[in-house]
Amino acid sequence: MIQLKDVKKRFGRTNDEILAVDGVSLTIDEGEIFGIIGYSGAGKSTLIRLLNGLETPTTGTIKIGNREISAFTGKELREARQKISMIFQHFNLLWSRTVKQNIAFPLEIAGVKKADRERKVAELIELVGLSGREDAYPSELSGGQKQRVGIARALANDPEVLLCDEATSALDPETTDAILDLLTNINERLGLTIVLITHEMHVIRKICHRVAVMEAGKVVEIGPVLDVFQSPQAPITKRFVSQVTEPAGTDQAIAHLPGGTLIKLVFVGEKTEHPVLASLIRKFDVDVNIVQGNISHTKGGAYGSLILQLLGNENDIDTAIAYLHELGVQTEVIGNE
Ligand SMILES: Nc1ncnc2c1ncn2[C@@H]1O[C@H](COP(=O)(O)OP(=O)(O)OP(=O)(O)O)[C@@H](O)[C@H]1O
Repeated sequence: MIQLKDVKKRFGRTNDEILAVDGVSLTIDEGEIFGIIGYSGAGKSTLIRLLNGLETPTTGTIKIGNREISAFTGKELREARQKISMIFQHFNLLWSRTVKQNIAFPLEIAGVKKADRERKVAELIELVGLSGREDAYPSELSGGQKQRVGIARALANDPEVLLCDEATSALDPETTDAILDLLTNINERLGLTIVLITHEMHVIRKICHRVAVMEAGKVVEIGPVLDVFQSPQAPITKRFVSQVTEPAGTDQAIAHLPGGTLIKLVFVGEKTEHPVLASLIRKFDVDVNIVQGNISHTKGGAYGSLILQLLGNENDIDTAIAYLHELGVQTEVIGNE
């Protein structure tokens, strides 16, 4: 378990201070994939660097397992850091070393014997799907393959925690998904705790159990991913959720609709399968136009949203909306003319 208590990190001098992390308290469970999302400058990188002891908090404490990493220095810190690995946006591979030699590097530093090193490297190459590329150099690999090397290297010392710093931000969408699948697979097979930072809600949706949203150094929202999708509270969280749930151009599409009442329905879990729309049309004297529909799958279940235009008299529309509430479908009126 990772526990942060009122962690603050201040940079700069008295007159020119930046509070990069401003009073963050949170707990990350063992075996969890925990995502931290925020725009540039929100404090994500600083927070992740605090987790692996690259920065020390100005105030507050950070515990990983029962070790208070924020109080460690020197040898104690170096040892603790062997159990906290990291992968990076730009991979940080050694260009003059082959795939095999890159993965072996942390084992060499830890003083592992050659025969054990070779066995471990072979196992890791298989785990990350790089069999056949052992002797290639990083310059001969695709972006996705480079990140697979990064992941194998990060796992070499059997870490307790894997930190991912925008690990898929330099990759195309298909490769991103393949790397996210690999991280999920590793989390499930090894029970490894994964903490990732990103500015992409797609990454959070696809693999995280829980998410914390950061803005100006603070965690403004935290919870299971499905809950956050279903009812985002902070304005910034709403913007992130709409990255996934509302295709580009939705606002313009809505703006150009003449008349009627616009409603947004949110379905969670099995209700996505419920034939709500059919019964709405059957039961009420309203015309229903589908403006936009979308289903997103999270680790906690499916989340669907549907924007509808209802045309008819006010009374019928109100009764139809009341019926949706009765069915337990989250319904919000987003426009009325
Ligand atoms: N070593 C440092 N010295 C001074 N200011 C810093 C330092 N590191 C970060 N900052 C400042 O702290 C704030 C948070 O930066 P941080 O890099 O943690 O944000 P971020 O959310 O990771 O953004 P990005 O994705 O752009 O890296 C920024 O205002 C940044 O300029």
